[in-house]
Amino acid sequence: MTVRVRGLRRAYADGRHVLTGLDLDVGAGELVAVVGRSGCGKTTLLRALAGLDRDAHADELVRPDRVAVVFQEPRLLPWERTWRTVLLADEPVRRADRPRAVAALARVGLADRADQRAGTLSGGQAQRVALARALARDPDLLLLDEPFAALDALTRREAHALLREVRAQRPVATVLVTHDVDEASALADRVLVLRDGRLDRGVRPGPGAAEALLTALGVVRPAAHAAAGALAAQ
Ligand SMILES: Nc1ncnc2c1ncn2[C@@H]1O[C@H](COP(=O)(O)OP(=O)(O)OP(=O)(O)O)[C@@H](O)[C@H]1O
Repeated sequence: MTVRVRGLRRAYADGRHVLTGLDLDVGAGELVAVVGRSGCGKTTLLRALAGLDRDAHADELVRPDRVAVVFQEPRLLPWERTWRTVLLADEPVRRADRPRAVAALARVGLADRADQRAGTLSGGQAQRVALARALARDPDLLLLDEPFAALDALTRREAHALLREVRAQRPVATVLVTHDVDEASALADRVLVLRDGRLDRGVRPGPGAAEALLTALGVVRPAAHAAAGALAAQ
């Protein structure tokens, strides 16, 4: 197991308990998607998994040292050459490391943009660079916080295909947080629902999974009832 979390809790200063004893396992090379309504604590969970939140507490939290995060916004430095933004985690960025950056850009199909200013990339390209930056760290755990939410529908589909390709080259344990049940069912090995501070239900991707997830999230649509059979214990 690459990630094993037991009893993860996080309360904010206003007394709001966002994570209330959450358990999560992610196997080597597995992609687990976490879906939930806006404000349910998805980003809070990812920040805790990334080790970015000192006020999150768990009875047990096992995860690898090399963790990379991709956020909803690409967070590039617009005035920098693209290859340099790929290496932002290494301070200082050294010209000798350029080949490593270009290799990471090649994995997302953007090697030819290495010397372009990051601020002149399209939204979809910028998000691919953000993925390249995460991959350049050769992570053992990849955390994706709604990385495709700001992309238009076509670019998002391309990004999904790219993520599949990248993971086929080297399957890295991945947690994808999203509010998009179709995206979750299309990409994940397992989809978990975050509700009331815990991951309480697992859904197997496949026909009817998206409808089953909507039902689990309390979004009732007439067709959803037929899909209830796709629900399974985590
Ligand atoms: N620093 C903070 N201080 C106080 N409350 C916070 C803080 N960060 C988040 N929250 C609250 O915790 C809850 C969970 O926030 P979080 O960003 O984790 O949700 P989310 O599921 O990622 O939401 P969305 O899908 O809208 O991005 C929200 O009610 C939010 O207002």
